[in-house]
Amino acid sequence: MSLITITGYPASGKSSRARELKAFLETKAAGSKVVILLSETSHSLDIKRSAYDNSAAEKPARGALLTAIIRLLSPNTILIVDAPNYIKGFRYQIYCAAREVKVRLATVYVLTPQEQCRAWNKLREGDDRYSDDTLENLCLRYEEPSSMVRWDSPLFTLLWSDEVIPQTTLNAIWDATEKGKVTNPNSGTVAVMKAPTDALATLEKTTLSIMQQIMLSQDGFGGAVTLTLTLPASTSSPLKMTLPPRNVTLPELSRLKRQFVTAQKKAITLGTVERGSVDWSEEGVGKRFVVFLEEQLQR
Ligand SMILES: Nc1ncnc2c1ncn2[C@@H]1O[C@H](COP(=O)(O)OP(=O)(O)OP(=O)(O)O)[C@@H](O)[C@H]1O
Repeated sequence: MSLITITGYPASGKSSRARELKAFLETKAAGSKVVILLSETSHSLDIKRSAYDNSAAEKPARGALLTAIIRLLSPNTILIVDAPNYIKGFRYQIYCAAREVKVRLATVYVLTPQEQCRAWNKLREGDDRYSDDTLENLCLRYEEPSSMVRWDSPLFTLLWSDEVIPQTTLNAIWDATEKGKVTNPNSGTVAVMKAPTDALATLEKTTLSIMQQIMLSQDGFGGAVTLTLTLPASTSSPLKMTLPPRNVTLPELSRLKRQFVTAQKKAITLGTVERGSVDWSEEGVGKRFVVFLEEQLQR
Protein backbone atom coordinates (compact mmCIF):
# COMPACT_ATOMS: atom_id res chain seq x y z
CA MET A 1 0.00 0.00 0.00
CA SER A 2 1.49 3.32 -0.98
CA LEU A 3 0.56 6.90 -1.61
CA ILE A 4 2.15 9.35 -3.98
CA THR A 5 1.33 13.01 -3.44
CA ILE A 6 1.74 15.16 -6.52
CA THR A 7 2.34 18.84 -5.94
CA GLY A 8 3.15 21.86 -8.05
CA TYR A 9 1.99 25.25 -9.22
CA PRO A 10 -1.43 25.56 -10.88
CA ALA A 11 -1.38 24.37 -14.49
CA SER A 12 2.18 23.14 -14.08
CA GLY A 13 1.52 19.81 -15.73
CA LYS A 14 0.71 17.79 -12.62
CA SER A 15 -2.08 15.79 -14.24
CA SER A 16 0.01 15.05 -17.32
CA ARG A 17 2.85 13.74 -15.13
CA ALA A 18 0.42 11.85 -12.90
CA ARG A 19 -0.98 10.00 -15.91
CA GLU A 20 2.52 9.19 -17.12
CA LEU A 21 3.45 7.90 -13.69
CA LYS A 22 0.28 5.83 -13.44
CA ALA A 23 1.00 4.14 -16.78
CA PHE A 24 4.53 3.30 -15.67
CA LEU A 25 3.48 1.97 -12.26
CA GLU A 26 0.76 -0.18 -13.81
CA THR A 27 3.25 -1.79 -16.17
CA LYS A 28 5.72 -2.27 -13.36
CA ALA A 29 3.12 -3.72 -10.98
CA ALA A 30 1.90 -6.05 -13.72
CA GLY A 31 -1.46 -6.60 -12.08
CA SER A 32 -0.09 -7.27 -8.61
CA LYS A 33 -1.26 -3.84 -7.45
CA VAL A 34 -4.08 -1.53 -8.38
CA VAL A 35 -2.92 1.94 -9.31
CA ILE A 36 -5.55 4.58 -8.55
CA LEU A 37 -5.28 8.09 -9.84
CA LEU A 38 -7.29 10.40 -7.60
CA SER A 39 -7.80 13.79 -9.15
CA GLU A 40 -9.96 16.71 -8.14
CA THR A 41 -12.67 15.58 -10.52
CA SER A 42 -12.58 11.82 -10.06
CA HIS A 43 -14.07 9.47 -7.47
CA SER A 44 -17.15 11.64 -6.94
CA LEU A 45 -15.09 14.76 -6.36
CA ASP A 46 -16.01 17.86 -8.26
CA ILE A 47 -13.47 20.45 -7.23
CA LYS A 48 -13.50 23.25 -9.73
CA ARG A 49 -10.61 25.63 -10.44
CA SER A 50 -12.82 28.33 -8.97
CA ALA A 51 -12.63 26.55 -5.61
CA TYR A 52 -9.24 28.22 -5.30
CA ASP A 53 -10.68 31.69 -5.85
CA ASN A 54 -11.18 32.13 -2.13
CA SER A 55 -10.29 30.36 1.07
CA ALA A 56 -13.93 29.82 2.05
CA ALA A 57 -14.46 27.58 -0.98
CA GLU A 58 -11.03 26.03 -0.78
CA LYS A 59 -11.31 24.64 2.72
CA PRO A 60 -14.21 22.24 2.09
CA ALA A 61 -12.55 21.22 -1.17
CA ARG A 62 -9.41 20.20 0.71
CA GLY A 63 -11.55 18.41 3.29
CA ALA A 64 -13.32 16.43 0.57
CA LEU A 65 -10.00 15.52 -1.01
CA LEU A 66 -8.58 14.29 2.29
CA THR A 67 -11.70 12.20 2.92
CA ALA A 68 -11.37 10.65 -0.53
CA ILE A 69 -7.71 9.85 0.11
CA ILE A 70 -8.49 8.15 3.39
CA ARG A 71 -11.31 6.18 1.75
CA LEU A 72 -9.13 4.98 -1.11
CA LEU A 73 -6.14 3.86 0.91
CA SER A 74 -6.18 0.09 0.91
CA PRO A 75 -3.79 -2.85 0.73
CA ASN A 76 -2.42 -3.65 -2.72
CA THR A 77 -3.11 -0.15 -3.89
CA ILE A 78 -0.84 2.58 -5.13
CA LEU A 79 -2.77 5.80 -4.75
CA ILE A 80 -1.62 8.84 -6.74
CA VAL A 81 -3.11 12.11 -5.49
CA ASP A 82 -3.19 14.61 -8.32
CA ALA A 83 -4.07 17.99 -6.80
CA PRO A 84 -2.24 21.23 -6.03
CA ASN A 85 -1.41 20.05 -2.47
CA TYR A 86 0.36 23.34 -2.13
CA ILE A 87 -0.06 23.88 1.60
CA LYS A 88 2.60 22.36 3.79
CA GLY A 89 0.05 21.70 6.52
CA PHE A 90 -2.19 19.84 4.12
CA ARG A 91 0.64 17.60 2.92
CA TYR A 92 1.34 16.96 6.58
CA GLN A 93 -2.28 15.94 7.11
CA ILE A 94 -2.04 13.50 4.20
CA TYR A 95 1.16 12.13 5.71
CA CYS A 96 -0.52 11.62 9.08
CA ALA A 97 -3.54 9.93 7.53
CA ALA A 98 -1.30 7.60 5.54
CA ARG A 99 0.87 6.82 8.49
CA GLU A 100 -2.16 5.71 10.46
CA VAL A 101 -2.55 2.81 8.05
CA LYS A 102 1.16 2.21 7.54
CA VAL A 103 1.44 3.35 3.98
CA ARG A 104 4.65 3.97 2.06
CA LEU A 105 4.82 7.56 0.95
CA ALA A 106 6.44 9.62 -1.76
CA THR A 107 6.03 13.20 -2.91
CA VAL A 108 6.38 14.19 -6.54
CA TYR A 109 7.08 17.87 -7.19
CA VAL A 110 6.27 19.01 -10.71
CA LEU A 111 8.60 21.93 -11.12
CA THR A 112 7.55 24.33 -13.85
CA PRO A 113 8.37 28.04 -14.08
CA GLN A 114 5.44 30.30 -13.32
CA GLU A 115 5.71 31.85 -16.78
CA GLN A 116 5.11 28.47 -18.35
CA CYS A 117 2.16 27.75 -16.04
CA ARG A 118 0.60 31.08 -17.03
CA ALA A 119 1.08 30.26 -20.70
CA TRP A 120 -0.46 26.78 -20.35
CA ASN A 121 -3.34 28.15 -18.31
CA LYS A 122 -4.08 30.77 -20.98
CA LEU A 123 -4.53 28.00 -23.52
CA ARG A 124 -7.30 26.49 -21.43
CA GLU A 125 -10.93 27.28 -21.95
CA GLY A 126 -13.94 27.86 -19.71
CA ASP A 127 -14.06 26.20 -16.31
CA ASP A 128 -10.81 24.42 -17.00
CA ARG A 129 -8.92 27.66 -16.67
CA TYR A 130 -7.85 29.42 -13.47
CA SER A 131 -8.66 33.12 -13.35
CA ASP A 132 -5.47 35.20 -13.62
CA ASP A 133 -5.85 36.39 -10.03
CA THR A 134 -6.31 32.89 -8.68
CA LEU A 135 -3.30 31.57 -10.54
CA GLU A 136 -1.09 34.40 -9.27
CA ASN A 137 -2.43 33.96 -5.78
CA LEU A 138 -1.80 30.24 -5.76
CA CYS A 139 1.75 30.73 -7.04
CA LEU A 140 2.36 33.27 -4.31
CA ARG A 141 0.98 31.06 -1.57
CA TYR A 142 2.65 27.92 -2.85
CA GLU A 143 4.71 26.22 -0.16
CA GLU A 144 7.51 24.27 -1.79
CA PRO A 145 8.05 20.73 -0.63
CA SER A 146 11.31 19.92 1.05
CA SER A 147 13.13 16.61 1.30
CA MET A 148 14.30 17.76 4.73
CA VAL A 149 10.87 17.30 6.30
CA ARG A 150 9.52 13.82 6.82
CA TRP A 151 6.08 14.45 5.35
CA ASP A 152 7.52 15.47 1.95
CA SER A 153 10.14 12.78 1.93
CA PRO A 154 11.20 10.98 -0.21
CA LEU A 155 10.82 13.82 -2.66
CA PHE A 156 11.12 13.48 -6.43
CA THR A 157 11.32 16.59 -8.57
CA LEU A 158 10.14 16.40 -12.16
CA LEU A 159 11.32 19.13 -14.48
CA TRP A 160 8.87 20.59 -16.93
CA SER A 161 11.57 20.63 -19.60
CA ASP A 162 11.91 16.84 -19.61
CA GLU A 163 9.79 15.45 -22.38
CA VAL A 164 9.16 12.32 -20.35
CA ILE A 165 9.94 11.41 -16.76
CA PRO A 166 13.52 10.07 -16.70
CA GLN A 167 13.71 6.31 -16.28
CA THR A 168 15.96 6.58 -13.22
CA THR A 169 13.36 8.79 -11.50
CA LEU A 170 10.54 6.41 -12.41
CA ASN A 171 12.50 3.50 -10.98
CA ALA A 172 13.28 5.44 -7.83
CA ILE A 173 9.60 6.27 -7.36
CA TRP A 174 8.72 2.61 -7.85
CA ASP A 175 11.31 1.61 -5.26
CA ALA A 176 9.91 4.15 -2.81
CA THR A 177 6.41 2.78 -3.22
CA GLU A 178 7.55 -0.84 -2.99
CA LYS A 179 10.48 -0.90 -0.64
CA GLY A 180 10.39 2.48 1.04
CA LYS A 181 10.32 2.80 4.77
CA VAL A 182 6.91 2.29 6.30
CA THR A 183 6.52 4.82 9.05
CA ASN A 184 4.50 3.47 11.89
CA PRO A 185 1.90 5.60 13.51
CA ASN A 186 3.23 6.74 16.82
CA SER A 187 1.60 8.20 19.83
CA GLY A 188 2.07 11.62 18.30
CA THR A 189 -0.42 10.99 15.55
CA VAL A 190 -2.61 8.46 17.28
CA ALA A 191 -3.18 10.43 20.40
CA VAL A 192 -5.06 13.61 20.64
CA MET A 193 -2.92 16.35 22.15
CA LYS A 194 -1.91 15.58 25.68
CA ALA A 195 -3.14 18.78 27.27
CA PRO A 196 -5.95 20.08 25.05
CA THR A 197 -7.55 22.00 27.88
CA ASP A 198 -4.43 24.05 28.43
CA ALA A 199 -3.92 24.53 24.75
CA LEU A 200 -7.47 25.73 24.20
CA ALA A 201 -7.34 28.16 27.10
CA THR A 202 -4.00 29.56 25.92
CA LEU A 203 -5.37 29.85 22.41
CA GLU A 204 -8.36 31.93 23.54
CA LYS A 205 -6.45 34.08 26.00
CA THR A 206 -3.53 34.86 23.70
CA THR A 207 -5.56 35.66 20.59
CA LEU A 208 -7.96 37.85 22.54
CA SER A 209 -5.11 39.79 24.13
CA ILE A 210 -3.44 40.39 20.74
CA MET A 211 -6.72 41.46 19.22
CA GLN A 212 -7.36 43.96 22.02
CA GLN A 213 -3.87 45.44 21.71
CA ILE A 214 -4.30 45.92 17.97
CA MET A 215 -7.63 47.67 18.49
CA LEU A 216 -6.14 49.96 21.13
CA SER A 217 -3.26 50.88 18.81
CA GLN A 218 -5.57 52.13 16.04
CA ASP A 219 -5.25 55.88 15.77
CA GLY A 220 -8.05 56.29 13.28
CA PHE A 221 -5.81 57.53 10.49
CA GLY A 222 -4.36 54.30 9.13
CA GLY A 223 -0.71 54.06 8.12
CA ALA A 224 1.63 51.06 8.47
CA VAL A 225 2.86 50.70 11.98
CA THR A 226 4.99 48.23 13.82
CA LEU A 227 3.39 47.21 17.04
CA THR A 228 4.99 45.62 20.08
CA LEU A 229 2.61 43.14 21.63
CA THR A 230 2.93 41.94 25.17
CA LEU A 231 1.46 38.61 26.10
CA PRO A 232 -0.53 37.88 29.27
CA ALA A 233 2.18 35.84 30.99
CA SER A 234 5.09 37.99 32.08
CA THR A 235 7.56 35.27 31.07
CA SER A 236 6.64 35.51 27.37
CA SER A 237 8.78 37.73 25.15
CA PRO A 238 7.00 40.63 23.42
CA LEU A 239 6.09 40.09 19.76
CA LYS A 240 6.49 42.49 16.86
CA MET A 241 3.70 42.89 14.38
CA THR A 242 3.33 45.06 11.29
CA LEU A 243 -0.11 46.47 10.66
CA PRO A 244 -1.29 47.32 7.14
CA PRO A 245 -1.45 50.99 6.03
CA ARG A 246 -5.15 51.31 6.86
CA ASN A 247 -7.42 50.96 9.83
CA VAL A 248 -8.27 47.46 10.85
CA THR A 249 -11.83 47.08 12.02
CA LEU A 250 -13.12 45.10 14.97
CA PRO A 251 -15.43 42.87 12.87
CA GLU A 252 -12.50 42.09 10.57
CA LEU A 253 -10.25 41.19 13.49
CA SER A 254 -12.98 39.18 15.20
CA ARG A 255 -13.55 37.19 12.02
CA LEU A 256 -9.85 36.47 11.61
CA LYS A 257 -9.51 35.50 15.25
CA ARG A 258 -12.46 33.10 14.87
CA GLN A 259 -10.92 31.59 11.73
CA PHE A 260 -7.56 31.12 13.39
CA VAL A 261 -8.99 29.67 16.60
CA THR A 262 -11.26 27.27 14.71
CA ALA A 263 -8.39 25.97 12.60
CA GLN A 264 -6.12 25.54 15.59
CA LYS A 265 -8.85 23.82 17.62
CA LYS A 266 -9.44 21.43 14.78
CA ALA A 267 -5.78 20.56 14.72
CA ILE A 268 -5.94 19.74 18.41
CA THR A 269 -9.14 17.74 18.38
CA LEU A 270 -8.38 15.82 15.20
CA GLY A 271 -5.04 14.92 16.65
CA THR A 272 -3.46 15.66 13.29
CA VAL A 273 -0.86 17.81 14.90
CA GLU A 274 1.99 15.69 16.01
CA ARG A 275 2.74 16.04 19.66
CA GLY A 276 5.79 18.16 20.21
CA SER A 277 5.85 19.47 16.64
CA VAL A 278 3.75 22.48 17.47
CA ASP A 279 4.46 24.95 20.18
CA TRP A 280 1.24 25.41 22.17
CA SER A 281 2.80 27.84 24.61
CA GLU A 282 1.49 31.36 24.76
CA GLU A 283 4.47 32.57 22.77
CA GLY A 284 4.05 29.83 20.16
CA VAL A 285 0.35 30.56 19.70
CA GLY A 286 1.02 34.31 19.67
CA LYS A 287 3.69 34.04 16.97
CA ARG A 288 1.43 31.92 14.74
CA PHE A 289 -1.49 34.28 15.22
CA VAL A 290 0.66 37.31 14.34
CA VAL A 291 1.95 35.62 11.18
CA PHE A 292 -1.62 34.67 10.24
CA LEU A 293 -2.93 38.19 10.86
CA GLU A 294 -0.10 39.87 8.96
CA GLU A 295 -0.74 37.60 5.99
CA GLN A 296 -4.53 38.03 6.02
CA LEU A 297 -4.51 41.78 6.64
CA GLN A 298 -2.20 42.44 3.70
CA ARG A 299 -4.75 41.00 1.25
N1 LIG B 1 5.03 19.08 -21.20
C1 LIG B 1 3.99 19.76 -21.70
N2 LIG B 1 4.04 20.26 -22.94
C2 LIG B 1 3.00 20.98 -23.44
N3 LIG B 1 1.85 21.23 -22.77
C3 LIG B 1 1.76 20.74 -21.55
C4 LIG B 1 2.80 19.98 -20.94
N4 LIG B 1 2.41 19.65 -19.69
C5 LIG B 1 1.17 20.19 -19.55
N5 LIG B 1 0.79 20.82 -20.65
C6 LIG B 1 -0.47 21.53 -20.86
O1 LIG B 1 -0.62 22.44 -19.79
C7 LIG B 1 -1.93 22.41 -19.29
C8 LIG B 1 -1.87 22.08 -17.83
O2 LIG B 1 -1.49 20.72 -17.69
P1 LIG B 1 -2.09 19.83 -16.57
O3 LIG B 1 -3.56 19.77 -16.63
O4 LIG B 1 -1.33 18.54 -16.61
O5 LIG B 1 -1.61 20.72 -15.32
P2 LIG B 1 -2.07 20.61 -13.83
O6 LIG B 1 -0.91 21.08 -13.03
O7 LIG B 1 -2.60 19.27 -13.54
O8 LIG B 1 -3.22 21.68 -13.76
P3 LIG B 1 -4.18 21.98 -12.54
O9 LIG B 1 -3.39 22.78 -11.56
O10 LIG B 1 -5.27 22.78 -13.14
O11 LIG B 1 -4.65 20.69 -12.00
C9 LIG B 1 -2.71 21.38 -20.09
O12 LIG B 1 -3.52 22.05 -20.97
C10 LIG B 1 -1.64 20.57 -20.78
O13 LIG B 1 -2.04 20.18 -22.05
